[in-house]
Amino acid sequence: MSGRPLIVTMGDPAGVGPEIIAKAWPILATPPGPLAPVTSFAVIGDGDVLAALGAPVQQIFSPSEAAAVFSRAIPVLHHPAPAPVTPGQPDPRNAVAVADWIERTVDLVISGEGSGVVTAPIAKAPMYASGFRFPGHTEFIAELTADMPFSGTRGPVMMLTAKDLRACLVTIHVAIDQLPELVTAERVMRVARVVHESMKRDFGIQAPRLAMAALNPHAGEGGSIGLQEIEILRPAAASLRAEGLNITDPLPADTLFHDEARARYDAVVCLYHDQALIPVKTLDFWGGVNATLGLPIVRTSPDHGTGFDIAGKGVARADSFIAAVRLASEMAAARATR
Ligand SMILES: NC(=O)c1ccc[n+]([C@@H]2O[C@H](COP(=O)([O-])OP(=O)(O)OC[C@H]3O[C@@H](n4cnc5c(N)ncnc54)[C@H](O)[C@@H]3O)[C@@H](O)[C@H]2O)c1
Ligand SMILES: N[C@H](C(=O)O)[C@H](O)COP(=O)(O)O
Repeated sequence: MSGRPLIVTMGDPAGVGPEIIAKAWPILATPPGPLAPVTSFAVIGDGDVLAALGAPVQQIFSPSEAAAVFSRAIPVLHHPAPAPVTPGQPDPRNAVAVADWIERTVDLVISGEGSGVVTAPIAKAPMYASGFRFPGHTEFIAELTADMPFSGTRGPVMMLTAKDLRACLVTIHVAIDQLPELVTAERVMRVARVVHESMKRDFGIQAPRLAMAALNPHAGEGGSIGLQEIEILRPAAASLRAEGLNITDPLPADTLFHDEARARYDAVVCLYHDQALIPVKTLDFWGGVNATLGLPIVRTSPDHGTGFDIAGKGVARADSFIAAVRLASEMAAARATR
């Protein structure tokens, strides 16, 4: 394997992260077949946790060593977890190390030693208990890359994608009763600009077609079921079209995701977490990917979490992690060819 490796963070070592990495590696390390060629990756985390799963692990000391190792072992930049790791039982003492692994990973991509970041799942509660002050990876990685030069509208924007659906979020981990306050024209327009630019930068779509989801049932039914479409969303869409974006007026969300509807757009701007994630994870839970748009670096993640209820049982599926690695590889390649 040639080229700079992706850098993978192990995520919470008590979750399914180590297991899905170990299961994905032999699939991704085989010479590329009909699927898109995959670059190599190096893992930042506790190599002993991977080795305990029976995976062939090779400690490396620089990402540049990963390509030579990748065909026969999982290259690991070893940073031990401070507390014993028990699958299914997260330990806040290890959460501090998890945050450190993420930071080290981003630093290697900022320095140009890695081509992009793939993050195995973290669990928010133990991270918060350890003092982690971000809602999740998305905001943390945006903070870590805030000083990097970036030509375009800066994110972060969370995008969940599966099959032909790319659903991008205006709000992420907020309570539903906060939506009337948070769904503003400014926020919607910034997200739409990030998505438009990312379709070109990261996906090679030169004339992106965007759809916008309405907030209220039946897009507010002419104002009789809410006013956000009339007062906020339609004016925002009109302003974006005046800027040159190809974006619809707010459309009823319940008819945005069937096969024919999805064929009419390249990405959809959704207003809240489950409005985007339910259709994506329903369409293909096992193949869905979480990507962060609008950052100076590429970052993807599986669409699932730490799966503490199954960690250590050998039943975790690596499909979504494999899809996340493939997508990061494709996004990095698209950026490299611009
Ligand atoms: N990318 C991420 O870091 C990420 C994504 C989603 C959720 N989370 C976090 O993970 C923690 C647990 O979240 P949750 O319980 O809502 O969702 P989850 O995805 O961890 O688990 C939901 C269900 O899916 C199953 N599952 C998850 N991954 C699987 C896999 N690879 N193979 C087979 N089955 C799998 C689990 O066993 C569980 O039954 C939370 O703290 C959440 O915030 C992190
Ligand atoms: N909402 C995300 C999902 O369900 O996939 C998840 O919480 C991950 O968020 P971060 O990538 O910001 O950690």
